[in-house]
Amino acid sequence: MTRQFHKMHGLGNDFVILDGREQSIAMTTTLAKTLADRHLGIGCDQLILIEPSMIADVKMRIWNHDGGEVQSCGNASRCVVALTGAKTLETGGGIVEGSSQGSEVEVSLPPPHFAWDEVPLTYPMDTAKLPLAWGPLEHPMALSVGNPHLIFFVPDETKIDLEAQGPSIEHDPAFPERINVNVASIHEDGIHLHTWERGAGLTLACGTGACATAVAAIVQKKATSPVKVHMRGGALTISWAQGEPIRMRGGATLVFKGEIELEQFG
Ligand SMILES: N[C@H](CCC[C@H](N)C(=O)O)C(=O)O
Repeated sequence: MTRQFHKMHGLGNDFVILDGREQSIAMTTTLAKTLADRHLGIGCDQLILIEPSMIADVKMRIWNHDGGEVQSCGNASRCVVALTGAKTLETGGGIVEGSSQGSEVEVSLPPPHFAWDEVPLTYPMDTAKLPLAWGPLEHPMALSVGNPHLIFFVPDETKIDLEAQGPSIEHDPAFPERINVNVASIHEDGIHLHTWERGAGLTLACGTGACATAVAAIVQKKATSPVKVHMRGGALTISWAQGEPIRMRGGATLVFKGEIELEQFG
């Protein structure tokens, strides 16, 4: 059966969005991975399935490029709000609130979690094992914004070869659910951030990575709220105070609509 999809992106972090509210779609790891494949499928960083929800306007489910289903996706949250007009999204990371603000979309993620078993961590990561090429390293900060993030503040993130170093950190045994790896530097105009995403690799932008890094910078008094987070695909404005939801504001772009026969993928 032919199903419509929307191809969208948030600052170049791109998504294929399917709507299973009228007619359910049985998404599988294999189907998600194939749809996300840039040769065999449509191609995206994350595959998004919208479903009915009993507790929010819609339910948003997220599969990474590698087919793994995960709890939260900041850039896709903005795209789903823009596409559906939903004001609340049920996600694995909690309820996300959102509204369109002119050409941008603002979403609020639930407050971050810092406890080691909420990130989750199995034990404090042995930074001695970390790649020394990164120069004098402060101890990285690990936190959850619905999904797990590790944040390194470095002198210059453009000098870090995340493609080479990201996978070993993503898969470090300290992180039983793996982790998203963020390297960031502090500047006059805000934070400059590169992210190696769990299950998707280097992306042009990472919404939850921007939120986690902004929270870490505010906690460590390296920045004050609101803070602009600059990534290769563009910038997000993040606002947060202790105990509060994390507000993120930025673009959400519809590139094209299409149709696809899901049965062809088995
Ligand atoms: N790779 C992330 C999911 C997508 C996050 C990112 N695309 C965003 O905008 O937040 C994870 O495995 O937790």
